[in-house]
Amino acid sequence: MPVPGRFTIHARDGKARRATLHTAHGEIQTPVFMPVGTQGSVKAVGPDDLLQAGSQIILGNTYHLYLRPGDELVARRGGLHRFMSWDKPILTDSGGFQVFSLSTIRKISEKGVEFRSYLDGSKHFFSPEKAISIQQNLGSDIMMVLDECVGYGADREYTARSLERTTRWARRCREVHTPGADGQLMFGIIQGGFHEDLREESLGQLLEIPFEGYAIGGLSVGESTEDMYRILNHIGPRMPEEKPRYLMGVGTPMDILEGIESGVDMFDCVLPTRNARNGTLFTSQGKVNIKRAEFREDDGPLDPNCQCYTCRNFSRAYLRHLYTAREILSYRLNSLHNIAFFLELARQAREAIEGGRFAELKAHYQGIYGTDGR
Ligand SMILES: Cc1ccc(CCc2c3nc[nH]c3cc3c(=O)[nH]c(N)nc23)cc1
Ligand SMILES: [Zn+2]
Repeated sequence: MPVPGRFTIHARDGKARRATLHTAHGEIQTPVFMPVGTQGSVKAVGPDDLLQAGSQIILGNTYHLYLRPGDELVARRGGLHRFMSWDKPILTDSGGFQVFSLSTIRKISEKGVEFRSYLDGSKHFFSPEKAISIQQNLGSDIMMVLDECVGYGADREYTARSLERTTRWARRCREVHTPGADGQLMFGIIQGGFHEDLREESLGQLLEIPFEGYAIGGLSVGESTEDMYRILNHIGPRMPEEKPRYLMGVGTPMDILEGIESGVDMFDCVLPTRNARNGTLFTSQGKVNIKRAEFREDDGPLDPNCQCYTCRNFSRAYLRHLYTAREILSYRLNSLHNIAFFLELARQAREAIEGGRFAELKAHYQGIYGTDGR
């Protein structure tokens, strides 16, 4: 009987790890890419598409689902898994990041964060306890603590004070949910901005609280690749060796490979679905912008090395036509392919670590996508 939270490392290649994380809805082979399903759906693709593409886990959002349709409603409908017909693992974010990135009016205090709904401007309040209660209603397998993701360029003094509060909030989240209750896991989130010493301070404080995993927050907030990699390379290897490490909101294919090389196990990013909707497609030979005229009469598959539904059934000419005609099918086929690309990248990484060839895999993609893939 698998114990939710058990994390078994099978192989290492430098700092990269090949592991298995056990959850109440099944096991996750890491490194893993997690498609983002903010409002209870991964935009334009269904659960069957995701399964066929090899998705092991998807992400949901406390902020959005609390505001609409309501976490209590989802609970009454049997929880998020049943609501969206996804019976594999789900990770939910705590909503803190979304409040800061989506709500215009908000006030942060020791108690929590007050904000106005992006839907109708109504006033709401998230305490750490409330953020956990919502995630319990949703029934996610991995819950994130309520944290403050300080913006890029926040001054050192504010960043230092903010990480202290984020730790106090993390403690309050842990106090309202016994480890492993209902099979739900809880991850702490490291903040500290772009200061290595503050990052170590945040990590050190969080290590005093028993979490089943630890996330790196506060990155992918508009910083340079250099700044992201500097913090990633510093804190990744310092995180608990025996627990899963999740890098929030990252990133391009090269960012993900950089993260894996720094010892990170789990990744999420909106790039695959967001870029799909503007015609930017990731392939084994680099980025393809499907709206370009050169594809008008191109009968070839989008990516000859891709096994996804889109690449097995449609030509570039057809995908370009759908995009130009703004056909809804364009969003589905483009999103499905991009998700399949990121899932395949993670699968290749798992295989490469097992074979001690991760450095070669990273060099291969560097030759195609450059050093940071932007
Ligand atoms: C559905 C869903 C969407 C998005 C996310 C991750 C959202 C996200 C970040 N995205 C980019 N950078 C990010 C930083 C943080 C962060 O510091 N803390 C939290 N809680 N989330 C972050 C999780 C779940
Ligand atoms: Zn494809």
